[in-house]
Amino acid sequence: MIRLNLKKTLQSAGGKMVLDLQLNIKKGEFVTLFGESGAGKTSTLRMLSGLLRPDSGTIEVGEATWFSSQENIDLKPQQRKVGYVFQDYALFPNMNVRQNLEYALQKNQDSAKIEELLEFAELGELQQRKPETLSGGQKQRVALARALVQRPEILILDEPLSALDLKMRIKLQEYLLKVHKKYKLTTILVSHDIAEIVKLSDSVFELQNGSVIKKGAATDFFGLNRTSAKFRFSGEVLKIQREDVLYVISVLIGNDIIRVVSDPKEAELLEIGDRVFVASKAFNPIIQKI
Ligand SMILES: Nc1ncnc2c1ncn2[C@@H]1O[C@H](COP(=O)(O)OP(=O)(O)OP(=O)(O)O)[C@@H](O)[C@H]1O
Repeated sequence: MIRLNLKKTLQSAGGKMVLDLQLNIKKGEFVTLFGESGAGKTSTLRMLSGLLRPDSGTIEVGEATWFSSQENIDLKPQQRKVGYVFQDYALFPNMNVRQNLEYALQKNQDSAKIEELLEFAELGELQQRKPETLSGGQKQRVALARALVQRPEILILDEPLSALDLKMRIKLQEYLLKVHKKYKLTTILVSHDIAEIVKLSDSVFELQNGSVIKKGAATDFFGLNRTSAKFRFSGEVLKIQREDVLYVISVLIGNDIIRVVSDPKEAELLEIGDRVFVASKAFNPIIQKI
């Protein structure tokens, strides 16, 4: 079990925000931190990995204490078994793929791990290339492989796929699941993409203003158990138009905009930017290759 019990005063745009967090994550789980911008997701992960010092509290990982303000324990980032993958890859631009991985090795450490990771991440043929010559998806595979060099127990993925197009996202989602299982990791993801969260995570924690306001299994969390729809997509509300007694809601799903008729009761709950499900159970969906 990973137990976080942390307090940290942060400086948000609107003034001070106190992050006050109790979070228990089971070993081996794939969990997602979800919540609006500025809720404290990245700060939580930076505290877990030792990049940001909490004001007070404890971080316990299994039997070990990584941080305790009372006992004056504060392990350095390199002493914590955490691999960190950032949204913007954070690769060293002057090093090639292999050197980016080798940089993560500690002195006198066996380099066999590098070969294994190059192969697993299908980077063998790219190993002499500099990051600037790689696609976003390739860069993110390098960043992931680099995060695994130190054989972490915990893998932190801070919006790792949000800069990629949909096709690459889907491919790398599969890859993230493979990594999580193969290396028996506890994985903590930050994502805003509901489809991605449901596909990857066992459980979800929602943060708001520095606290956990909701937690649950991924499928229960978004109310997927509430309806037994025949098909269902998640998307974002782009436009809400009133037409006579009904409303027409434009929803962005992937790269497509669809228009859905809604009754006023439902429409009045919606705002532009809301995440919604579009579902149907009244007729059979048709599938057609495009
Ligand atoms: N080192 C720091 N010291 C003080 N305040 C900070 C520090 N780092 C971040 N903050 C502030 O804390 C708040 C929470 O930031 P954080 O990056 O944790 O949010 P988030 O939930 O990850 O948001 P996003 O989804 O936009 O990445 C922000 O208002 C930010 O400006």
